[in-house]
Amino acid sequence: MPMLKDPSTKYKPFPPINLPDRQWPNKTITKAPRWLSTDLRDGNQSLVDPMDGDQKFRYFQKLVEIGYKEIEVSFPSASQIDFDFTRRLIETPGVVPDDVAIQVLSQCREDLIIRTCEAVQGAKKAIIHLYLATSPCFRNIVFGMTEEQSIELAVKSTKLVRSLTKDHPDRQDTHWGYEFSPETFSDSNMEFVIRICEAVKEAWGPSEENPIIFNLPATVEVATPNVYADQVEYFCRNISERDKICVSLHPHNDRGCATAAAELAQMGGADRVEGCLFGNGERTGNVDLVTLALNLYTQGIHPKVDFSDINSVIELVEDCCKIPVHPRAPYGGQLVVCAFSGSHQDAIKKGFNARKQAGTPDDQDWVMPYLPLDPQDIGRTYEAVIRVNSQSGKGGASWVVEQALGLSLPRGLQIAFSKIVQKEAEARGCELKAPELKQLFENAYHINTPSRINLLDYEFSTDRSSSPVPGMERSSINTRRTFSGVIAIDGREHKIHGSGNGPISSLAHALRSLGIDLDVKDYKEHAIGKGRETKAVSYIECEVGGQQQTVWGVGIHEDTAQASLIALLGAASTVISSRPATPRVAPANNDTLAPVSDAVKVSINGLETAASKLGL
Ligand SMILES: CC(=O)SCCNC(=O)CCNC(=O)[C@H](O)C(C)(C)COP(=O)(O)OP(=O)(O)OC[C@H]1O[C@@H](n2cnc3c(N)ncnc32)[C@H](O)[C@@H]1OP(=O)(O)O
Ligand SMILES: CC(C)C(=O)C(=O)O
Repeated sequence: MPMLKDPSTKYKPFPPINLPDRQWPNKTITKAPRWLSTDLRDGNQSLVDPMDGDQKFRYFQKLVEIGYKEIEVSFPSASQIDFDFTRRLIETPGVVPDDVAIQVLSQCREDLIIRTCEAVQGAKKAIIHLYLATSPCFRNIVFGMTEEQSIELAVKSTKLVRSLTKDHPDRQDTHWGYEFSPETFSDSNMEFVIRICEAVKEAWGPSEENPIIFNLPATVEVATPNVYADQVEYFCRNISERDKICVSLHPHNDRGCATAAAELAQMGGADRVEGCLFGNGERTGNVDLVTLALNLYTQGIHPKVDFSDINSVIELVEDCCKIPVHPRAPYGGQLVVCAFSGSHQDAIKKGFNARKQAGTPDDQDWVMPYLPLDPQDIGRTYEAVIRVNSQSGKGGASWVVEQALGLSLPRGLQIAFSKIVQKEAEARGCELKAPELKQLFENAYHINTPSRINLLDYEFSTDRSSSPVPGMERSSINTRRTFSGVIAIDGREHKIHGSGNGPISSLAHALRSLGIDLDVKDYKEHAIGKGRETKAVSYIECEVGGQQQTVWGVGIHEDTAQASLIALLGAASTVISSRPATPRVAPANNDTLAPVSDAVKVSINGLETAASKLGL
């Protein structure tokens, strides 16, 4: 049947509770709640293939490592595997730390309760957890019980637990806790929930030192999260002896609001939250403990659980549950610390640069466009933050080059390189990974890859008396330099000479004799590395004589001057590669090289201006 034209005939809106003086909207969360991980129970019971004992064991160890102090480990009466696993935890020395309580779940059925209490015998700290549904839907359909019958069963079952645990003469070495869940709390009448919990409380006899846990599950999420917060606040305000009670939350995610529900309900007065890593659990899952914890963290509140190595947590959860963590899961998803789109990348890159320039230490003042959490804090690397595809701009590709090669590309080169990247990304129709981008850059600018033009040998001579080259004005720093050297083009050697104000201009002049006419428009350099490993990188933008086209050259060398010569030859290499035919160059050892193309008159004014400023 298709969707109804009028769904109100079939579905009724959830009636909100009457709480006009609700307090929670004015509250904020200022501390971490008590956490309970129910991965090994609610999470496990919802898997296609439940975990085996070894998987549960590894999972348990990880939960302890993360810092969970209350862990629901099983439904021991459900299967031998669960029973045996619970025994294994208790009987293997050192596995359950003294400050960790293991919790086990049972229905309100005598035989199951007996088996459940047996399963945790000898534990240092154990919590027995019983549930009984309170909503009219469940009471009528599933149990066929009146409210009074339900209270009677809950009380009888609680007394049985009591006799098998804290009142049992042979079981005094265990610190016993008790949790009762009015299942489907979110869909129950609040007055009835209070009545059944009062009766259970009396049967258990809690103290301020050892409070009873009333877990208020949104077994099925049926309303907006503010309604759940109202229900929880109502419960907290109306249950007696509040200081002998720990109010726990157990939100499911049927409407996709479990995180909001857990947060608002904490504002409503709850003390404890039950959930699973990455929101595993029945149907749409339990509330995601990772999200809740890191939401606190990004508000400056330590969650008392540690996700410094989130990748290892993801690996374990995926391995044991056989369910992948969604790539867009908050904090944990592979794509949530990545930006593909140009404007995001640009903003993030500027954000990181601003941090670097301000010298902000890693543990201070995170103010970053698009990234609510420093990926480093959860063991992610910055390299993974910016990824490049056809939606990316210059910022993304240049960020990757900076991370890979330590090169801080000038804006013009960023633009030039991004065109190369865009073309490649469109042609390939997929993401270009960092190593591919690095290779693309190295190929385009002849770094660590063979160049068609190589400098084999050279020297400079200085002539203070001579007049400047035509078109250049003489000035105090316009001392004329002459480049004499040997370059190889496609393996063939050529002796060339040229004069100019500095090394770059004299080499540019010399290249003219090979028909390569470059006019330097922009020049930048910076150091890469530190100490003995320091190198210089030069970036040169050249206009190709007489044409509108510009090319960039990049040179890296220990010696600054040589880096700039390599950069210029890199640009020259690009020029000859872009020509339709190999240039006609004179044979080796020929000092008087004939021009090899019709291209262009030499113009080195721009070169002289840019380079002479740097004394080159
Ligand atoms: C919201 C939750 O996640 S609650 C936890 C749910 N987890 C699980 O159920 C996983 C483990 N469960 C199991 O392995 C089995 O269901 C067992 C061992 C507990 C019980 O198995 P069975 O005896 O075969 O019963 P079955 O699985 O059909 O459960 C339904 C019965 O339990 C009763 N029941 C359900 N919940 C409860 C409860 N909280 N207290 C008492 N009885 C209950 C039902 O009314 C029904 O009884 P009926 O057979 O008289 O009609
Ligand atoms: C047993 C209870 C707490 C439960 O899992 C639920 O209501 O979802």
